[in-house]
Amino acid sequence: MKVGIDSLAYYIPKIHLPIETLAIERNIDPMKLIKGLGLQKMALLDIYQDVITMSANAAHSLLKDNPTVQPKDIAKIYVGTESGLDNSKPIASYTLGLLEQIYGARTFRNCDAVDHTFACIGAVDAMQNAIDFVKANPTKKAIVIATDYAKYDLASTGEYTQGAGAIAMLITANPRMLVFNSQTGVATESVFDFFKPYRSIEKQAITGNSTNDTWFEIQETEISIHKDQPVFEGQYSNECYINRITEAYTDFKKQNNQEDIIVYKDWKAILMHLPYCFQGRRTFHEIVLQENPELVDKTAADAKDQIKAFAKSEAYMEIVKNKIAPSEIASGEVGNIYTGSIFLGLLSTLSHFSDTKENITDTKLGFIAYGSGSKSKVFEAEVQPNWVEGMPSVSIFDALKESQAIDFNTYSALHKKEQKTAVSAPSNEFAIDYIEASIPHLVGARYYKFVK
Ligand SMILES: CC(C)(COP(=O)([O-])OP(=O)([O-])OC[C@H]1O[C@@H](n2cnc3c(N)ncnc32)[C@H](O)[C@@H]1OP(=O)([O-])[O-])[C@@H](O)C(=O)NCCC(=O)NCCSC(=O)C[C@@](C)(O)CC(=O)[O-]
Repeated sequence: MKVGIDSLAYYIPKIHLPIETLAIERNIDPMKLIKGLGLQKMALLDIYQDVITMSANAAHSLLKDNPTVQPKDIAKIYVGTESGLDNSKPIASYTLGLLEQIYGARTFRNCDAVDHTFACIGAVDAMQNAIDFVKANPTKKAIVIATDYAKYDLASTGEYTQGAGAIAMLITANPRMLVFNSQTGVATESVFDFFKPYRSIEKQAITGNSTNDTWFEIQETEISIHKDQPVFEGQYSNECYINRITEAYTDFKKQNNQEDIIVYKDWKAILMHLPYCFQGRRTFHEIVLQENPELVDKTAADAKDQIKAFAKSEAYMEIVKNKIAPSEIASGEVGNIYTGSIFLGLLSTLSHFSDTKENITDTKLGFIAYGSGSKSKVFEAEVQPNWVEGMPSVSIFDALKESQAIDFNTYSALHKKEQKTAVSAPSNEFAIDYIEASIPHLVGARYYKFVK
């Protein structure tokens, strides 16, 4: 049974902060961010937007591009996110409600809706669950949406890796774009490289240290951390990323009985989780060296320098240019969109090949996903003959050209939630209407409207 992505759509907010503006304000050499990390712009949410409007806008765009697909055909709406706005009501339920504003009340009555959360890899989990469902029910279709707002503390090392956006995918049998056939390689380890603990007073059970007599004591600890922004350790998160992706790649080879093959050589393009533009190229050399230990430059002083020398070599730059660079084009203009980053890379790669008119039918794409906390999944897809038909009607590259630059003061006000007026007016999209503050049984309920 061939199952996979039939169509792709996206929603990226229409305002951005140029990375040079941020660099100057923070006394960072702009070349470090531009040449060192590949950053150009950070897409930012305007005051009327959140992860729910982005999710609904991406799903709406997907359905508009596929007018033969009706709400009754959609059996599942699965959302991948790590920016949930409610601990009980999922973004998938909000999204379904917003779509019904367009398609009619209760038109998604029999559609299942749920969110999937595991840092940046939640949308991959959502997609794989949707694929398993369609494999068992080939006449049914699912919509998978990745929606996230990567917001870091001001002046932190994560600040220049912020971004926002959503990607929506239609999952069907006999899809026009990509078929996923191989077994998935997985690697998981429970670590604290990046996480978002809730702000609360927690009563903790503390175990005593008496050797003979195990006892517990309840202790109150105030955890006063802002929920939107993560607690993280940048260089340690990179270490976790490298460890997980190399382990998952090894597992992928084992699961597919390809231990004697250099698997990545068969991949036309490589889609990795890109928390910032150059993360893929700054880590994939570890997999290349794992496959080809003879490429290590033994003239360098120690093992670390030997790896670094290879990462700068012409041979490796050729791999980057051919297999990774197409996925970076959109990332540099948008920033981190957490669960959606790997799919933004996919969209960027396919848009690139659509522009160059290169025939990529029947080629394989390699996916290397990562989510902090931490898990990596490695899997492959085969490009289908009609893949261009499933592409968004408006190229993401054209849409990104229309994005409006904002200044540092506006960025600061948006970040601190002090901005009072919208930077750019909503147009043909869902926007926040209001959040209920007074009716006791509805306090916190979020209401949205479609603005023509
Ligand atoms: C990612 C880090 C750690 C980067 O940390 P950093 O300190 O900004 O950068 P760096 O020192 O690691 O690298 C800077 C690069 O710029 C170069 N450079 C320096 N100066 C110049 C210059 N003048 N001209 C040209 N180049 C220059 C420098 O040489 C170096 O290049 P390289 O070593 O590769 O050759 C930081 O931004 C951070 O803390 N980010 C947030 C966490 C993060 O993104 N971690 C990534 C892995 S974890 C992950 O992906 C999961 C995540 C975060 O998405 C969350 C989730 O799963 O939910």
